Formats: sequence, structure tokens, C-alpha cells
Amino acid sequence: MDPSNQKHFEVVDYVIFAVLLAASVGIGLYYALSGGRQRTTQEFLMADRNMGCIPVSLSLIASFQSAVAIIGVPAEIYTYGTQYWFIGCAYILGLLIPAHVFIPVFYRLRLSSAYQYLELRFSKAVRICGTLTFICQMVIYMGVCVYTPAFALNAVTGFELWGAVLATGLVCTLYTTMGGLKAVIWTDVFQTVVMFAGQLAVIVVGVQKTGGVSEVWRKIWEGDRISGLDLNPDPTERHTFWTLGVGGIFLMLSLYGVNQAQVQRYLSSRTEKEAVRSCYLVFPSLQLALALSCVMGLVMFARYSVVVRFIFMVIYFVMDMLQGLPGLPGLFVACLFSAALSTISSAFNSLATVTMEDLIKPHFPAMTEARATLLSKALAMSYGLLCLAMAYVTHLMGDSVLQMALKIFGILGGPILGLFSLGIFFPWANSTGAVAGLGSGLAVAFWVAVGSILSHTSARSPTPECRVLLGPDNTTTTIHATLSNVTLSRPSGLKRFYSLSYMWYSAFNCFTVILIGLIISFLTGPTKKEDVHPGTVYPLLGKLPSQQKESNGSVLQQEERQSQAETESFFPAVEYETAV
Ligand SMILES: O=C(O)CCCC[C@@H]1SC[C@@H]2NC(=O)N[C@@H]21
Ligand code: NA
Repeated sequence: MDPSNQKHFEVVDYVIFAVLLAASVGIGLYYALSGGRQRTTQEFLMADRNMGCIPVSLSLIASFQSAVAIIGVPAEIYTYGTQYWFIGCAYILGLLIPAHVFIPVFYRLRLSSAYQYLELRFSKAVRICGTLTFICQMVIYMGVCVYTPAFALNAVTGFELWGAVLATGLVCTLYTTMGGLKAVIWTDVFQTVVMFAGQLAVIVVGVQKTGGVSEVWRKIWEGDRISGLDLNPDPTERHTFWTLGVGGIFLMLSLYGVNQAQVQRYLSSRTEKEAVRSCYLVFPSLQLALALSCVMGLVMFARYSVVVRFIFMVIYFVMDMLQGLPGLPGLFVACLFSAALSTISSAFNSLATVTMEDLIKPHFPAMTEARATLLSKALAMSYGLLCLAMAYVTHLMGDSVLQMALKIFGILGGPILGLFSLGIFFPWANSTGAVAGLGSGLAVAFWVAVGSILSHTSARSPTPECRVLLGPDNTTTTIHATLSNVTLSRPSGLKRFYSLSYMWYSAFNCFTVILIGLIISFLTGPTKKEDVHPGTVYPLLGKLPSQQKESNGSVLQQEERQSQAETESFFPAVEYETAV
């Protein structure tokens, strides 16, 4: 992008961006000075376990809807058509299974960290392995989330690069450290509204500037952007109904079922029923978020009618649309940074929680609440600084940010999903099997990922592309790029293995962990049913008793019985011996 036609911001745009940052810090300050003033880990890390389903559900979406989706999904639709939209089909089972399997298990064990489950079900070693894998996943993912908005804006608008990264990182660290999970959830609510508003503004202005809805529809139709139902069963095809609609389920389960950021939100709900409701409420909002991103990509195609393979073309499109409408470029920048801030703050807070609960507290049982809370705040801050370093590392990777984020979830989130599934669905799995399963799952995951990078057979891009260079005075010269990354001959053997679509990584790695975990468990003596900690196994084939069994006569607390009764009315009870 030559500097002459770079888009610039008016003062009002910077003001809107500053207002977003100030509002976020304000919410953080409010929760630092109100309630229990963040003096206990119960409040700082778990929001006093008293949250309602509306803020929790908006916060659940905000956690994994970052600038990566705001920029990456429109670019995906613009370049390849609407095939990616089928990932919306994965949201059905991808949210029903967390609501009816993972939430009941985690909620009734009254955990703080999802990885405490692994110690109850398996052993401390398994818990540590799970925690460390999660930390790796979120630290790398955080880097991508900070990098995307800052570098994207800088590339197109000359927006101050490291100023934005520092501003985002520091503001986020500030309100997360001050206000804890309550601040993170309520800033997520505010930021999700800004996110939707920004995307809607671009769509409305984009349609209007491209000649209205019918004109946009005509160009989309002529440009063959509406992809049909691609039922091709080939697992090396990058995006088909199967890789997105089925492979996507495992991606969703790794995020909305067992990822600490989401589990922590479920556990911060005032009752189990509220937590299940919040999971149900995610569905319509996530479909809306997906629709907004996809429509934005379609309008972008209608506007240019050719595919320009410039990594931040979306930003160019937005600035092209909103230029001259004072405040709207600022609204979109606020939208981009809202998406980033709401994800990064969730990452900081969940990383601080697991580090505190899983790695530190077990070694310092006598630690006072005050010290534990102070240390949690220090952890949130140090993760903030680490995040800035990861932003630079991301800059060096230079893949499509959406693909990069989804690969991270597949490579690291998939094995974690396998580990939890091994524990929850297979009573005879033991700790040795769990550790061996996780280890082999991660090894295979990295093998496929590195293999696909080295052999450049990342799944074939289905549509030919032509390059259009936007000249200084907006003249366009079209050149037909040689289709460099399309492997003309079908890869065979190992190369075919390496060209597995990244949308299958979550499912493939999950099954590897389960398979190896079961084999090793049987070889080393499967766990006996009576040795399994009560409440850590979901009886897949077991009978679904009509009512909650009270374990060894211990009377459930009145409110727990009340919430359990409510829960039963909400969906069939699951046979449980409540945790002693
Ligand atoms: O936006 C991001 O930061 C990551 C990319 C999207 C992650 C997954 S894709 C399926 C689900 N829908 C979302 O909006 N986020 C998650
Ligand atoms: Na976000």
C-alpha cells in the first residue's frame, strides 16, 4: 500500500478509540473499588460465583471472538466464498454438549480451575500437564490477538503500531489486574456491543456505497461467492461441510467445553441452571457474530469484484468505505480493539487463575487470602507483558491470522479436549493412560502441523486467484498469479497425512489422546469403577435416574438442593454421587 493513498484518521476517530480504552479502565476501577474490593480470590478470580446468564453469555462470546474473526472471517469469505459460514452448524452440538455434559460435571464439583478436575479424576501429574498445555495455548493465542489489530491498522493507515500494542496491552492489564473477573466480564459485555456496532456500520455504509442491496446481491451472485453444500469427504479439502460442520464441533468443544476461560465463566454463574442458560444464549449471538463477519466479506467482494490477496485487505476496504464519515473509522478501530481487549483480558484472567490454583496454591496451602490475591494480580500483569512479546513473535509467523488461531486451537486445544473426554466418558482410563495419551496427542499434533508447513501442502486452495494491484491513483492492473500453492498431483502417503485440513486437527488430536489413553490404561490395569472419584464421570451408557441421588446421606445445602431441583426441571438429571 503506497503511502499516498493511505487512509488517515481525524481527531474524532482517536477520541472514540480513547473513549473505548477509558471506559474499559473505568469499569475496571469500578470493580476495584466496589463490592469486596477484590480482596479475595473468590471475588478476583470467580466474581463471587454470583453472575447472571446475560453478562456471562456475552462474555463467553467475547472471549473467542477477537480481531482475528473481525478481520479474518470477512477475508475468508471475500477470497473463498461462503463455505466457512457452515461452521455455524458446529455451534449446535458445539454448545449443547458443553451445556449438558461439561457444565454439570464441572459445576457440581464446585471447581475454580477446570484442571482441578484432572487431579480429582486422575492425578496431580495429569493436572499439571493439562495446565501447562493450556498456558501454552493461551499465551500463543494471546499474541495473535494483540498483533492482529495493531499491525493491520498500521499496514493500511499508518496507525501508530507499537503505541497501539502498548496501549491495548497496558489498558487490558490495568483493568484485569484491578477489577478481576467481574471487570473482565462487564468490559466484555460493553466491548461485544461495540464489536457488533462497528461491523454493522461497515456493512450498512458498504451496501449503500456499492449501490444498494440488489446491486450487492447481483455482484455476489455473478462472482459465484455463494458456495453450495460441499459434501466432499476428502479430509485434505480445506473447507467442506464436513471439515467445518463436523470438525468445527470439536473446535467448539475444545473452547466452550473445556477451555479454562469459558469454564471459569460457567463456574462464576450463581446457579448451574444460570450457567446452562448462558451457554444456550451463546448460540444466537454467535450466529449473529458469524453472519455479520460473513456479510461484511460478501459486501467487500461486491465492492471490488476481484480478489486481492493483500493480508489486510479488510482494513483497506473498511477505511475505503468509512473515509470521510467522521467518527466511523474511529468506531471501527474501537470495534477492532474491543474484540482484541475482550479476548486478551479473558486470557490474562484465566492464565492467572490456573497458574494460581493449579501451580502455586497446591505448594503453599498456608498462603493467606491477601497474599494469594496480590500474587494473582501480579500474575495477571506478568502475563500482560508476556503477551506484548508474543505479539512480536506472531509478526514473524505471517500466516492468515484466522488460520493461525484455528490451528493453535487444533494443535493444543484438541489434545486437552481429548484428555477431559478420556476422564469424563471412560471410567476405566487411568493416570498413566491420561499422561501417555496427552503426550502422544501433542506429539502427533505437532508432527502434522510441522509436516504441513515443511511440505507446503497446506490444504489446497480451491479457487484460482488473480492479483489486482491498486495503483496510486486507484488504477488497477490485473495479473493472473501462477497458482503456486495448488498441488496439481494428489499427494500420497505421508504427504497426504500432512495435508489434512487444519479444521480436522481438533477432532484428530482429540481421538489420538483417547485412543492411546485407553490402550495404555488397559495395558497398565484399568481403573475400577469404585476407585473413580464420585461426580467425575458422565455415564454415557449409564441409566439416567429420575432424581438426584444424595450421596451417603449427606444432606445437600438448601440452595444447592433448590438449584439442583431447578436444574433437573431444566434437563434430565444425570446420575451423580455428589462430591463429598
Ligand atoms: O476470533 C478469534 O479470535 C479466533 C477465531 C474464531 C475462534 C472460533 S471459530 C468458532 C467459534 N466462533 C467464534 O466466533 N469463535 C470461535
Ligand atoms: Na474478543
